[in-house]
Amino acid sequence: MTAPRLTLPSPAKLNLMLHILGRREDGYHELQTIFQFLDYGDEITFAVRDDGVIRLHTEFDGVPHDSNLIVRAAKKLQEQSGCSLGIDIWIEKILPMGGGIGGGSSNAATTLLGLNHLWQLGWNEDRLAVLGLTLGADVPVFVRGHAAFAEGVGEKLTPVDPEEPWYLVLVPQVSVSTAEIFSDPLLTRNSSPIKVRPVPKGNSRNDCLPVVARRYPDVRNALNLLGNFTEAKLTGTGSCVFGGFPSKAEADKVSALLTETLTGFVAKGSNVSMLHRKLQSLL
Ligand SMILES: C[C@](O)(CO)[C@H](O)COP(=O)(O)OP(=O)(O)OC[C@H]1O[C@@H](n2ccc(N)nc2=O)[C@H](O)[C@@H]1O
Ligand SMILES: Nc1ncnc2c1ncn2[C@@H]1O[C@H](COP(=O)(O)OP(=O)(O)OP(=O)(O)O)[C@@H](O)[C@H]1O
Repeated sequence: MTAPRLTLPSPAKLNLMLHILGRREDGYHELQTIFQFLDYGDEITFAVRDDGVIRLHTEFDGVPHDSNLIVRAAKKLQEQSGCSLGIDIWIEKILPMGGGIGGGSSNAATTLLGLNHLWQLGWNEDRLAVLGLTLGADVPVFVRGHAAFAEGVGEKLTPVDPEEPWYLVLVPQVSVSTAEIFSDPLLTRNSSPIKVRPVPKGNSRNDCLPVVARRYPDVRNALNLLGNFTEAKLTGTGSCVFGGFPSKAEADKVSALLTETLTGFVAKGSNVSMLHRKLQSLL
């Protein structure tokens, strides 16, 4: 008998602002950022196995099976929970890698939440978020599933409810390494902490932008192009660039001007991740 399958979304995130406050002794940076989700992402399919084997059946260019965040998340959860079950996994990958829209972190979180459900572990979100943080700074927000003001290295989360516009996200054909940007000597790391909540308007800058734009002409071009139509912003350490529009039609109109050399997609901003909406519907 074939095991039942469960398919779950793995949405992208945007950083609506990103300020770097300083660098810790371990090299990680203290940030303040606002995360919002997009109704756009990968789809991961899971089927339980009873022999304990964890297997991702979809191949990734340049990412060996055991280094994939999906496999690493599944193995950590299996080890820490002592679960004897295994899992077959397939992914429909549409999120660009190294795009600053959190694809890998989101995949890890979808795996943690999906396996918690399928293996019937009964872990709460706090425990899953702690495990998630060991996989990446962005994993906890995807585990929680609510738009958030984040501090620390991105793990101290306060839920927020910014506007939910339609976004046009431009995807320059370059993959930016987060570690490379955070180790650039020209990165400014001295933004003053914002102490007022909600974050006052006028704080939407991304401190990574000058360094990323300097290193990557394709990102610079994307910012210039989108800047003709709306405020153009960088998400995370790039490479993706985004801008908000009041309606899908307006975002589509600008998207229609894109050429083969610079692609993009239109998606709705969402304060509740589509993963959590789907999981809620299963209960
Ligand atoms: C820039 C953001 O995308 C904003 O959402 C995230 O903070 C990055 O999160 P992430 O991709 O999950 O990052 P990780 O995989 O934990 O770290 C990748 C590398 O980025 C650097 N890094 C990351 C996060 C952080 N707060 N400070 C850092 O200095 C570290 O060199 C680390 O080795
Ligand atoms: N399941 C996965 N999906 C994407 N990348 C993965 C995955 N597993 C491992 N990786 C590795 O992680 C790197 C970063 O991928 P990711 O797509 O999360 O970048 P990103 O969008 O810039 O993330 P962030 O915004 O969190 O910095 C990839 O270049 C790849 O080597």
